[in-house]
Amino acid sequence: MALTRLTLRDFRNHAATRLEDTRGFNVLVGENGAGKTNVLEAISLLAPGKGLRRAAAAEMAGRSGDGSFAVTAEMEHGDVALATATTPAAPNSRSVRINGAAGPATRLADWLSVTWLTPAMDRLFAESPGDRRRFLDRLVLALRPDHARTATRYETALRERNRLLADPADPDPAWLDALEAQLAENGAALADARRALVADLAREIATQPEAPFARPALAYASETPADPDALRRSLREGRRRDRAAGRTLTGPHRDDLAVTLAAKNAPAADCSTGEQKAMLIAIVLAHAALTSAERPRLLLLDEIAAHLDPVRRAALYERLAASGAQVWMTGTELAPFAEIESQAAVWKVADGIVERV
Ligand SMILES: Nc1ncnc2c1ncn2[C@@H]1O[C@H](COP(=O)(O)OP(=O)(O)OP(=O)(O)O)[C@@H](O)[C@H]1O
Repeated sequence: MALTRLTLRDFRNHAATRLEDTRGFNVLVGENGAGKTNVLEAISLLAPGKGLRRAAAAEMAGRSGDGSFAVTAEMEHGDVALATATTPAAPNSRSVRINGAAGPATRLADWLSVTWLTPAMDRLFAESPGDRRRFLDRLVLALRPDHARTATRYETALRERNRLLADPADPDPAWLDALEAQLAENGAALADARRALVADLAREIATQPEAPFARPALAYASETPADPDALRRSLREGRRRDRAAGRTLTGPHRDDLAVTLAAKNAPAADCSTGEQKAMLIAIVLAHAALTSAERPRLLLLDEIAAHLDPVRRAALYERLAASGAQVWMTGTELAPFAEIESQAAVWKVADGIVERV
């Protein structure tokens, strides 16, 4: 399955962009600020969640348009059309239509799987655990659409518990009990889904060749009890401590994705930029292998060739070709894509206009 046509209307600097025959490799080439990443961002909106830049809808609407935008994707096999749009009346909302019918964004994951790597993620291993949790949740979400609901319920209960704990008045114990029951049920499920994904990814990565890519060793670093009853007990016992801290100190919102470079036994954060990028690529490729081939698997790789030497770049293209994923890559020059140019659709992007080369 593949996405075969993409249209953007009034999306950032793309007034009316249409890309046809997009199966396989797609390479977007253009100067800085031309609108290449904007195309990837538009595609990322076809995944549940906030998209590649986590931007508000109003920010993405083209400045020369009427404040609304639309992104439509067509897939082979019938007339599946996904559109996401925002209107001036509701500037920060997105509406999603699948086959013409309005539906929740979480249903998008039933139709296609979209993952991405951007230059902003080059520091993922070195930066805050929150970014890594978000990355992990996004990968879980692409495989298990119900993960979004679990995460939302958990976050809502967590915010409310933190609010109660920060209140100078003594919190109502029955209300705390109810919130902790919610936190325990959804928190254990959240941690469990992440743990299971990390184990699946690690198994998949072990089947990938070691060279020339850095093979990452993954672990879910967690003190969250796997059993909901144990998590609930731990929350209840931690009330006094959490009240003093002003926030909840137990649960999957404190967990982390621990990554090391297997060959050197070095924490990923201490590795070179190229090595870190290679590890991220290994994770994303493993994820694509876990995703059902019945749905289009889209990999958005923004400026991916930038930090890779020619040997790694060639290996990357080989693995991408073998992955069966539909790949979108960007660059300011065509030269780094020479090895795959013959199999790729090359798109020239200039000032929000996209043309097939
Ligand atoms: N809401 C908007 N309306 C119109 N134009 C916008 C909007 N948001 C961003 N832009 C424009 O989009 C352009 C940036 O596009 P994009 O980030 O896709 O560039 P790029 O081709 O990926 O460049 P680089 O190679 O530097 O990463 C800028 O010119 C910016 O002014």
